[in-house]
Amino acid sequence: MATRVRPSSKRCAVIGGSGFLGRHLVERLVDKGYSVAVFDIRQSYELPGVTFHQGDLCDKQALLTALKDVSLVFHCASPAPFSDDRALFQRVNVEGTRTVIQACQEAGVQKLVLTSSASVVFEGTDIKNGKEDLPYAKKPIDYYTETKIQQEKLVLEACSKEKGFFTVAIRPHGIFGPRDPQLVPILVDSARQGKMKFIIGDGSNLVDFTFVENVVHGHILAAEHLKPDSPLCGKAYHITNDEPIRFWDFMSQVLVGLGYDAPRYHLPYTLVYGIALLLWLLTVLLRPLVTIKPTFTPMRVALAGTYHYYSCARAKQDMGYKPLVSLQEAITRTVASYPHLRKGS
Ligand SMILES: NC(=O)C1=CN([C@@H]2O[C@H](COP(=O)(O)OP(=O)(O)OC[C@H]3O[C@@H](n4cnc5c(N)ncnc54)[C@H](OP(=O)(O)O)[C@@H]3O)[C@@H](O)[C@H]2O)C=CC1
Ligand SMILES: CC(C)=CCC[C@@H](C)[C@H]1CC[C@H]2C3=C(CC[C@]12C)[C@@]1(C)CCC(=O)C[C@@H]1CC3
Repeated sequence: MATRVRPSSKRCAVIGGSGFLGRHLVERLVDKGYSVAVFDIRQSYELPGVTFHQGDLCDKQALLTALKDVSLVFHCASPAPFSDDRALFQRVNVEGTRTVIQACQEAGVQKLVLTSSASVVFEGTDIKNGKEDLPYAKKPIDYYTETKIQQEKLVLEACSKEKGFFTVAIRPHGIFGPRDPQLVPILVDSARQGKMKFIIGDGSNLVDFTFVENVVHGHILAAEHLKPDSPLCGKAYHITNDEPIRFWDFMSQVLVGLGYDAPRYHLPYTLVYGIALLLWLLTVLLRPLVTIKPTFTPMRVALAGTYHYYSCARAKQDMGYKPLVSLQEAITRTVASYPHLRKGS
């Protein structure tokens, strides 16, 4: 059943509100009548009903200014996953999140909704219909994911009825949609370089790609259902499109929609993974002399060649979640939003 939110609780903050997901979240919150304070290291737009606070989330004083009179905080800031900067991930995702929790508690914030990631349980091998009770990855696929695990643990452990501070973590997977700076641009860049001719493996591996508006819907539902004694307190929730799709069908639909050819030729998974591993070793050995950024990293090959889709049954049960936009509609809207990436443009 939908929960009515009292007007007094309609002031919130979005840490990372200038980013891809953050901005979609802010826009929806404003539509729903929230007044929003954005805290981000950069300001990328202006919007009525939104105040911007530019700063680093590791700076508690700067956070405290942004969190004044705020009862609900969404934390969706992170360095970009492919930046490969271990110290930066540790500083922002782990130490920074500790600071966010302290600042929330000092400012009297009641609810903290963290954007985690479904990848916190992924080790590079198949996950089919994974539930939230899967153990955290012992060998996470990269530093980014390693710090997302630590971040999620910190936020969920901070949930305290005694302190009146309630936390929940949303675990989306493969977010895509208009203005995404990663997925579609990387894909088109690879196609333009002639690298999208091959399918890694037999192409049957199912994966979740989740439309950004559905991810936003999951965050807002979580915030509105998070209260004392609700089952959400201190828990993690998968939010997906609930329509796993073959990884290579998704890639092909986006590519063909933008005027490029779909990948056609199959390469054995173990061969490509082996080559990616060798290339990675080479980049590590040559790092003192030269910086190489290969397209085929072991992590990307694993993401492209294995099953990784998750159940969102817990979110359906505890917060009435249901995707608002179907996968086909989402792909159509996403393709239409990138006219500048069409072939020949
Ligand atoms: N995109 C996806 O497919 C998935 C994303 N997620 C999670 O969702 C969240 C949002 O991701 P997405 O929107 O794609 O990422 P973006 O990079 O688009 O947004 C993150 C925002 O946080 C800002 N930021 C980074 N460091 C700091 C800092 N120290 N202080 C304040 N702000 C900072 C970024 O600024 P700048 O750009 O300058 O670094 C950016 O504006 C992240 O937590 C991510 O881990 C989880 C699963 C999948
Ligand atoms: C579901 C999920 C976690 C999606 C994340 C998206 C990215 C990991 C992908 C977006 C574009 C993809 C891509 C490749 C790997 C995975 C992505 C980076 C390749 C590098 C795989 C090997 C190729 O043939 C080229 C691909 C380019 C696009």
